[in-house]
Amino acid sequence: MNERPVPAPRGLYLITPDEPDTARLLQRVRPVLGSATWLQYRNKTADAALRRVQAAALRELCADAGVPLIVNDDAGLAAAVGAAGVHLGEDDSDPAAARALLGAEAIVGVSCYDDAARAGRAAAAGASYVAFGAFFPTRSKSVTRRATPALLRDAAALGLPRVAIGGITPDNAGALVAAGADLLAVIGAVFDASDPAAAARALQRCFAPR
Ligand SMILES: Cc1ncc(COP(=O)(O)OP(=O)(O)O)c(N)n1
Ligand SMILES: Cc1ncsc1CCOP(=O)(O)O
Ligand SMILES: [Mg+2]
Repeated sequence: MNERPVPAPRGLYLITPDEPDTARLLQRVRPVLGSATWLQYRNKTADAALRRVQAAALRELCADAGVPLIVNDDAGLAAAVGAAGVHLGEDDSDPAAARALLGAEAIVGVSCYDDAARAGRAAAAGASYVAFGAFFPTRSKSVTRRATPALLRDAAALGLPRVAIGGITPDNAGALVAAGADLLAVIGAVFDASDPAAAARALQRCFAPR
């Protein structure tokens, strides 16, 4: 048998900003998608109907670009648009239920904040990756918990990809990659940048080939 291991994902995990205009959302995502390893659709201000329209439009864009699409919060929406997976936090549904709905191949990511024990439980429940944060001050979400690079280092023992999130920029990302982050989840440093495509490239470059 000639089984090759599937390479672990590594690089920029881009997350969409709260953009109410779907055409504008696609216009903003298109120029940066080529530098993304994964894209997460996150819109905390849209209603269910708009989220359905936007997720479906992004699914098509991502399929053309060969970039896996992950839907924030809502496994049902991920299933409905044929996304690659879902990201779940403490206020969202259970990772095991999402796994049952989306299937064994789906990406089911779990927010672990600053909590190593929560990451262990997520791994046991079948998570595909664990996410820690916020590492730095962020304007994209009101956060109360601050993660440290040591969490990333210690989570290596779980054997799952480790995602870092929260205020990450090309200037502060190096320490997180050095501590073992496989993916850098970013909103503002790309979508609020004066040159989003250059910012996305700079973040992707933080991952020198191993
Ligand atoms: C990759 C990644 N990590 C963390 C989060 C945050 O999830 P959650 O705590 O559920 O908060 P909201 O994003 O739903 O506001 C994320 N979305 N993605
Ligand atoms: C969704 C989320 N969860 C923790 S921080 C954060 C926001 C990340 O956005 P930014 O990259 O702009 O700090
Ligand atoms: Mg959530």
